[in-house]
Amino acid sequence: MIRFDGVGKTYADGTVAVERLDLDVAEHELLTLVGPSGSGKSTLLRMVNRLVEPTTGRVLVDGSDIATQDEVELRRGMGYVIQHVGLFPHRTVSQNIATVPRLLGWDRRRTAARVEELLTLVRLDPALHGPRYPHELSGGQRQRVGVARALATNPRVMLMDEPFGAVDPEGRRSLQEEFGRIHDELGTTVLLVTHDIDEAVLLGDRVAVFSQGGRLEQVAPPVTVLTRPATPFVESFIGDSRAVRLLSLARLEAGDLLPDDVAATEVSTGQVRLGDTLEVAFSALAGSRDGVVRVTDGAGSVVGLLTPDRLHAALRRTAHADVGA
Ligand SMILES: Nc1ncnc2c1ncn2[C@@H]1O[C@H](COP(=O)(O)OP(=O)(O)OP(=O)(O)O)[C@@H](O)[C@H]1O
Repeated sequence: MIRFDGVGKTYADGTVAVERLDLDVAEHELLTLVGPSGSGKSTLLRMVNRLVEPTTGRVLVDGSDIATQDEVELRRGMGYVIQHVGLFPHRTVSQNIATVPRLLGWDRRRTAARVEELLTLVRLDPALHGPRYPHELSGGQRQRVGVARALATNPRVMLMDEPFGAVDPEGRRSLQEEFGRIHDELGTTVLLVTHDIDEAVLLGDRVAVFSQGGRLEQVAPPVTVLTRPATPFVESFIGDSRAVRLLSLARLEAGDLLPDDVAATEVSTGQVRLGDTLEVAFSALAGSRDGVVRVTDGAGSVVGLLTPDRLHAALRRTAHADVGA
């Protein structure tokens, strides 16, 4: 869907923001771009909607070189979300979301229906939040409106630059999870810039790790990046808490559990289900009296027991899984 073909950017003052880069982003993929400040992530993103022009190479979208396309048309076909949303302060939430549909000449009914649909999608109440002005919303709600506005015309590509960066950590996590759900639902191709490795591994189908000078150090699925960092840079960027990060990614499977042959009725049941993250399993174990929890399936039937040993084994299974590159 998006191809960086030998793309590089050197600014007029000689700063090399992006080194020669070859990278393909598949249709429906959510690719996270992660790296320290100044590693060229925003520059790279902005080359896709031509806010920045590359000094070498080409960017292809859907097989066509975007340098030959009309900039305004190109941008209308792409959602763009930035850290401080950039909502129009004197327009209501609904009017903000309706901006591009109106520009495209949609009639009132179609636009209103779309606005309502999008507000519901990002879990805001159309009747309550639609008529409000941006300053009457929380930071997290404003980001949701930013996402809704970017999705308004159902773009095939979404460019997101630190979209959740200005939201407090708790609100951030729920926004991330909801955005993950929205992405699964819509299948939009997304490039998402972040400097937060946790966000990158939580959301990305693949994660691209950049170092200074826009050098691509590794691009791989999240678990691969965490378990097999390709370079010393990636290893140090991930830091010491890889196990914790894996906990939030890996999910409990039936094979991880012990058979439920414990007669005790004391064992806590129902807090953990197959398919939950190991993080959820860990919290339940930590809160259990005997260090054992009964795990249920979607229908509520008990499928086995989880102990600290079994949790550890599940973590190792994930770490050693052949996840490809
Ligand atoms: N217009 C510009 N002129 C000159 N240098 C620039 C310009 N824009 C960015 N740079 C430089 O290019 C490099 C990459 O910047 P960029 O904003 O792409 O990095 P980033 O990884 O997105 O950083 P951050 O996480 O801090 O936003 C930096 O050294 C930056 O100072």
